[in-house]
Amino acid sequence: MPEKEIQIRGAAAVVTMDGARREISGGDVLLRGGVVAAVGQGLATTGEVVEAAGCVVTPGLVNTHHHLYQTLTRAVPGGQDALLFGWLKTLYPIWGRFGPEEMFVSAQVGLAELALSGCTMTSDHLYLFPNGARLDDTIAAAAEVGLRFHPTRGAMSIGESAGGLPPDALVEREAAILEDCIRVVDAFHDPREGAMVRVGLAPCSPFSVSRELMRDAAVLARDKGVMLHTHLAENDEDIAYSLAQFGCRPGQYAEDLGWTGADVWHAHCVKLDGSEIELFGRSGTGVAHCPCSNCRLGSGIAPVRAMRDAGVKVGLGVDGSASNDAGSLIGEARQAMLLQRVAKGADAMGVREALEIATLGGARVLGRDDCGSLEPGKRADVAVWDMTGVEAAGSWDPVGALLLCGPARVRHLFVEGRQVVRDGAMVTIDLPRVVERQNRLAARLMG
Ligand SMILES: Nc1nc2[nH]c(O)nc2c(=O)[nH]1
Repeated sequence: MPEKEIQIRGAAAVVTMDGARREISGGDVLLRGGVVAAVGQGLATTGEVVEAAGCVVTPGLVNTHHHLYQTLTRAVPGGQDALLFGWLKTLYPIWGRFGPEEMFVSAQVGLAELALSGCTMTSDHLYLFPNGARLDDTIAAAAEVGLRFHPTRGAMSIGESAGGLPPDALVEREAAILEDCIRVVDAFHDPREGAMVRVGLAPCSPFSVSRELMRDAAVLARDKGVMLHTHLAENDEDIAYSLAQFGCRPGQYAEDLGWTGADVWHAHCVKLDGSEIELFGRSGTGVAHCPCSNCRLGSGIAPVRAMRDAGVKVGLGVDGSASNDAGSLIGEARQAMLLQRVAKGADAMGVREALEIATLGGARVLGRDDCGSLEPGKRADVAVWDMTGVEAAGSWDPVGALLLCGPARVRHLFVEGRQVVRDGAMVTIDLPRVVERQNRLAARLMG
């Protein structure tokens, strides 16, 4: 962890997300030893100074749902206009040809895209392991890129022949899944404050794993002290499958199998009804809201306003880049705000609430009390947004302009006090080389 001090100085506004939600005009943020040392005006330093005049400084954004491997299958023609189940059936056979290199390179591309859009901490849901691919491949990618990483060991165990959606060739034996879950938790999970890697367990979705695996994963996660994650109530097909196969709605299914509580977060939840929202609020269960993917797959508008009003913890997710197909987290915050307005009116969600969901909200969903705000002692995860460009020219409120106008990329990004983006470019990896490698792999998959 860098001991050297960095002062981000003289920002147009520092959005702290502290208890009082202070915004400091002409604000400075001092980073030391991987944490925020001070926030205020006119701070002194003997360390490096990063000038932030004309910038908005926010806590790093937090991404609570992704499938990083999918950056290698963006805009696949057969999946461009399909609902969830048809889209998955188009893509499963392509994903079945991936191996360790595809997992590593696609993860680096997705992580770099996230970093450039202000993200300092991301989860990932990897649920297929063809041709020797392992969760380790994505963990190695994240270590090089430098983002705080919450990989989840996903799984599929019910293939088509047993009434599930995926092809039989892509599913794993349940005993082998649980064994590998234990391996990756023991090898990589770090429960300490400031952890750069925390592993979760994540059977893929009710239509691709058994009830037994869901239950066993919940027992194992609690034994190991790690979090649980899956897809839930994503669209009408998902609800129909739950009613037909399990005789109940997804909320009931989750509760029966131990999948509610402060250590659980579910992706999408577009179709949660009033009693399921109440259950999630009461039990402390989190939700990864993925507005662009929900639009792209025609899934619907998640009831985020009702969730927030019921005290449900909500974070943002870009979802996989085969169903977004971008991976811009600041874009997701804007889309979340706009969609609630489409559903509930122009005052249904403001910029500041959307930014709260994108930062503090995501950190809470991932169980990270040490992240999500700029306060002394919190981890030094910071995004610096340049508001002097054409897209925000003429704006009256720099914080409002961040989501109402732009920009789409950060100027600087710090994770644990280390600079990951400088002047709009990645400093940790050679991004043009990674992009070239990714395009070569995509061409091979297409061929
Ligand atoms: N948006 C997505 N939903 C999913 N459900 C499932 O089983 N897999 C996926 C996925 O990759 N994306």
